[in-house]
Amino acid sequence: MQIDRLPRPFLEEMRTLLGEVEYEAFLASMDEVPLSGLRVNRLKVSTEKLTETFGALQPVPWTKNGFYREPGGEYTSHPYYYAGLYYMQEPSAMSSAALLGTKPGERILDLCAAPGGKSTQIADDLQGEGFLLSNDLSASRARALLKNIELMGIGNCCISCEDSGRLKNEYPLFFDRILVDAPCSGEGMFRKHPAVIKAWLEHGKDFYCPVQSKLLDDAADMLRPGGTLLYSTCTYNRNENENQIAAFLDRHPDFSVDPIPATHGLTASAFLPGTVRLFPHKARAEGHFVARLKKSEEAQPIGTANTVFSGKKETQLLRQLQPSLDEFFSASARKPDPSRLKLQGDYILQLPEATVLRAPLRYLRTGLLLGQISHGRFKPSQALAMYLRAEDFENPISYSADDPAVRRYLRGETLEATDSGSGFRLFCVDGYPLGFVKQDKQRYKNLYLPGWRMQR
Ligand SMILES: C[S@@+](CC[C@H](N)C(=O)[O-])C[C@H]1O[C@@H](n2cnc3c(N)ncnc32)[C@H](O)[C@@H]1O
Repeated sequence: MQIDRLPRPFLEEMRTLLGEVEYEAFLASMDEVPLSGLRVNRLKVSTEKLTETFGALQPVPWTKNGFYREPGGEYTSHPYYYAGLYYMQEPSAMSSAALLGTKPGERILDLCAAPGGKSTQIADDLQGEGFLLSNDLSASRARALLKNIELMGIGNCCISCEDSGRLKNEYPLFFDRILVDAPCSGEGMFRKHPAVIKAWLEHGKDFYCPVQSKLLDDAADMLRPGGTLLYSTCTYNRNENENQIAAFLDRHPDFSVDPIPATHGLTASAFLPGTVRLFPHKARAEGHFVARLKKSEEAQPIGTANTVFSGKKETQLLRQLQPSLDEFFSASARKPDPSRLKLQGDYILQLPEATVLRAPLRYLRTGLLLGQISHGRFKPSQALAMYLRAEDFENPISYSADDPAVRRYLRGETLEATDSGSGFRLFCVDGYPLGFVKQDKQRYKNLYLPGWRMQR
């Protein structure tokens, strides 16, 4: 990028932050090509399998399953992208969820989750067990988050569109781990997305400080005693990073820094021991800050509100619908759990195992959308196709990635059947589901979600 596009006050701040020698190295790094990455979705595929396809990509050092993209690679037009086998993610952004330390079965809140880079990474670590609540205040951004959650085949996530204050009232002391990937001034993204500079000039670098403090305070109330709170930004200035965390620790004496080792390309912060930064002149990364905090075990529980489950009428309706569900899933190895079904109009969802829903909150999605009941028959959703594995469903159809039938399917075309199956079938690329078809003698009727179609 052109250095003269960078605001003078920003450059002065960086000079103070880094000292003269490092500042020169930082300036030089701003002229280098920004980095892009992809993260393998281990809910669907192994890292080894994917590297067979794309060659030996360079691993991102601070996460298990992230890689740098090679320039010119056709990653977003490859059918595997449509199968949700990987997520395109900026390499430094992979550090936050990697350092959160999620374990299968835990309850996790991703408070500022859209468009879902870290939520999909957390879900990968949960391995289908436990409960992930992915929240974002912006409804339009939350819709992009929903698509990514569905594409990655995640079944144990609820998505809410809420202010953290309202969430806090409903989920006191509830979560094992909370990620606050805060809205910030974005200085660390200047090299990759120069458009961010305009917003920085308009708002000033401290614009997001009050909302960051509030998000942290509300997250503190939702974390169980002994739980982990991880705060990250993609900016350099201290007010949004170390100073923000130091002020939080002053307000919350029951929290302490859980030190992050300064290894694998992470740099120890010079201003708050135990927190780390990523710099483009020291690692193959854009700018990033991460602080991990631990809540003391002694914090006092403050009671929990009631959980909302299906009402009487809904339970009755679900019972009536059960035979059509049973018919659809008769040959499936992944049958829905009747005790976790939820009706929303004509739509049937399966709640995550450990779900707790609170009536006053706005949820965009509560678990896995199985499908829709239409004229008394069950019609499977795109999300269900992405969640299933080929072996979970009867008689899948599979083509290799370079067969033109795959791209025709992704464009929404009806295909000629090549065998004599019937009814709903999973259409796969190399054994990875892309969506459903409904076979009618010689034709595969295409049920791929129109909004997800590959452009011609
Ligand atoms: C840095 S981005 C999050 C990126 C996301 N974690 C990911 O990995 O894809 C910050 C997000 O915070 C959201 N946000 C802003 N103010 C918020 C608030 N008060 N509560 C919750 N989310 C908020 C923005 O809509 C934005 O999507």
